[in-house]
Amino acid sequence: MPEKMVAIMKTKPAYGAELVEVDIPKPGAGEVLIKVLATSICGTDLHIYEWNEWAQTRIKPPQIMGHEVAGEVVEVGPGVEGIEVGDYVSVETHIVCGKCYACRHNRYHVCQNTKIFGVDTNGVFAEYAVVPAQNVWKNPKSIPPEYATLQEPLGNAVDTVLAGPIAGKSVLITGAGPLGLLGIAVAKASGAYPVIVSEPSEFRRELAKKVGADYVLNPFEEDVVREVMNITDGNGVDVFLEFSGAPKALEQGLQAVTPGGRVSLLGLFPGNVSIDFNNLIIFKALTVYGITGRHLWETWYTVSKLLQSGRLNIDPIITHKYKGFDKYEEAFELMRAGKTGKIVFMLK
Ligand SMILES: NC(=O)C1=CN([C@@H]2O[C@H](COP(=O)(O)OP(=O)(O)OC[C@H]3O[C@@H](n4cnc5c(N)ncnc54)[C@H](O)[C@@H]3O)[C@@H](O)[C@H]2O)C=CC1
Ligand SMILES: CC(=O)[C@H](N)C(=O)O
Ligand SMILES: [Zn+2]
Ligand SMILES: [Zn+2]
Repeated sequence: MPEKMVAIMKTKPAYGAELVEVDIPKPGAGEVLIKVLATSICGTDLHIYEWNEWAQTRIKPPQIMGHEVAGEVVEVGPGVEGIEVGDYVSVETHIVCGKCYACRHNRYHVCQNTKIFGVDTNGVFAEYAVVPAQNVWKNPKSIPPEYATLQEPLGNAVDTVLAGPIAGKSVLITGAGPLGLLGIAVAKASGAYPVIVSEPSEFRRELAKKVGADYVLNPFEEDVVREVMNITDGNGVDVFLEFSGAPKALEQGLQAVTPGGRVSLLGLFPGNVSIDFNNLIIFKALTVYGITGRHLWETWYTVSKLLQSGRLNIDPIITHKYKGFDKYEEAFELMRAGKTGKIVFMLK
């Protein structure tokens, strides 16, 4: 076992990050040490890299970045039960208290004391990482590390898409960023038809098609609501899934969903949003779900089985695979430019 490792670290309260050599950490009580096999970049990592307003209030450098991972357990700390050296694992990022009102109602995804692994703690953009044992998820060997690392964001997509019936339903997805793309894969694997995607970026519309979108629309050049009505014989879609965080997309989706339809909102808006509640939600009798995190642990079972089924069309979504962390700056800049789906660092 080596003593040192490389890691992408937010060293300073400023734009960027550094590749550093640091000691391999030791797992304490209730923790395990994993050897990272694959780790992927989340939009939150980009916010930390860019040092946006949210990051400035939340992140305390120096800190190792990253939270999406597949790895192998190489050391188990005192008091850990049910996890052994050699286990092939991923990590739920929400560290929940288990004691608050929400947790005691089994609503761990809205724990009032949630800490986020890799945001409030050191993370997994490193050769090794210490992980709280309570957050470890065991993977079957049949899921390759480049897919297993995507389970955490896939969980967001699964909770968004599967918050209500989806098989045989017409669907509008707004936003084909990494999460919207995963949402398309889940919707298609679950039998939705047609899946209509609204996304301004041509690069991402092409990705959406590769993942299986039946129709793609450019909301900056086409009338999304009219196109959806044309495709659905004037009825509107059964399900509207918001993955963009764009207020305009929210309004279009609420107009395009059929009366009595279902809406799942995952995208985070830049601030308060003004919508016509009376006409767009109440008189349409919509069912609207706010989506956050993942249900523990139901969502992970669903994600794992979807991956094992082989029905998720993930390959087109992984647009960039890097061996090691050497080109991390290129990776972050590509992501900033919106020229990516998911980026995975392979350490195997
Ligand atoms: N609720 C939750 O638990 C979580 C929410 N999020 C949020 O989910 C959203 C999606 O995440 P990512 O895919 O990583 O973000 P992203 O920013 O990469 O993707 C958003 C996509 O929406 C597109 N878009 C912009 N304006 C649009 C419009 N008017 N109509 C349709 N599409 C439009 C953009 O071109 C982009 O491709 C973000 O808002 C993120 O903050 C992310 C993680 C967890
Ligand atoms: C904060 C994050 O980026 C995380 N993926 C989450 O689901 O909360
Ligand atoms: Zn994330
Ligand atoms: Zn709690």
